[in-house]
Amino acid sequence: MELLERAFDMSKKLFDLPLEDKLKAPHPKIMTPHRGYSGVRDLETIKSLKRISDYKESYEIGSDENREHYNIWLPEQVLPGFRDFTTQLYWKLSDVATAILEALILSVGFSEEEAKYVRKLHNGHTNQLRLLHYPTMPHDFPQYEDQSRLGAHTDWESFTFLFQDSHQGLEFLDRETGEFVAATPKPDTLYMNIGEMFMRLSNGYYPAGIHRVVIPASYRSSRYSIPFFVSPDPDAVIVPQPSCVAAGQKRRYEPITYRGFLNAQFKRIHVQKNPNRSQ
Ligand SMILES: O=C(O)CCC(=O)C(=O)O
Ligand SMILES: [Fe+2]
Repeated sequence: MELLERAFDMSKKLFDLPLEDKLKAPHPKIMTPHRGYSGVRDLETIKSLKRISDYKESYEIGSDENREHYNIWLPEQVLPGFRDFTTQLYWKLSDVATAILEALILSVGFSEEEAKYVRKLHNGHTNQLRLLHYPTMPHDFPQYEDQSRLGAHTDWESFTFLFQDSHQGLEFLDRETGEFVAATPKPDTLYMNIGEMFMRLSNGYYPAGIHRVVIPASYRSSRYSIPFFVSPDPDAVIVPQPSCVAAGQKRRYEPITYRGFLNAQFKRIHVQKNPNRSQ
């Protein structure tokens, strides 16, 4: 079986487990480590908000060498082979990310020195593999105007690969027309989007892709997806690289660290009580 097929198979096995088993690897209530299992919001809360969004369960996995975001594993006997398989998947996708990063470096036209810096920022240990399951909406569940599986957002790290099952729903904003366009799953096709950090490194040469997951009206079935987030070193300075700033122009973004950026985002979300954060 192909690696991705096996990945979706494993993800289904995970989310099919009884809740009490999934809760043997609970995501902590705080954001660090951002690892382990997070359950769905209860439907009564969604009804009271009159807005379907974020109706999903997820499991986050990273490098075993990441001391800050350390992995939260299920006991092996709960889902034999899960840890080995997802670790292998994480590193395979990290290898692909390294190749894609080279392509991005080339296409932006970074100088050799800048390219070295950008490579160093992405050492592979800060990436994040996410298994996602959007459960079936009950058939008698009310339809709301503002309903989505995941509201429109940008990702915050450098870039993201997005794998999805055949149930669709993922859409990207076309900046020229202002319309969302369906990212229909196709065999041997990898969808990816640029995140906030690479947008900054390239001084906006590549804007961060706005995307969302809709619930097709006729279709409320369960959906699985597997995003892979490629993230920079949290404490390194992220600044537009000089070769992307035209002579006589100012850079479009001030220097920040990824950690500083995340903290500012958390603060903003907390203030607005906007649950659209998705990473
Ligand atoms: O489920 C998807 O296809 C997209 C998920 C996503 O955009 C995210 O987790 O940031
Ligand atoms: Fe996203």
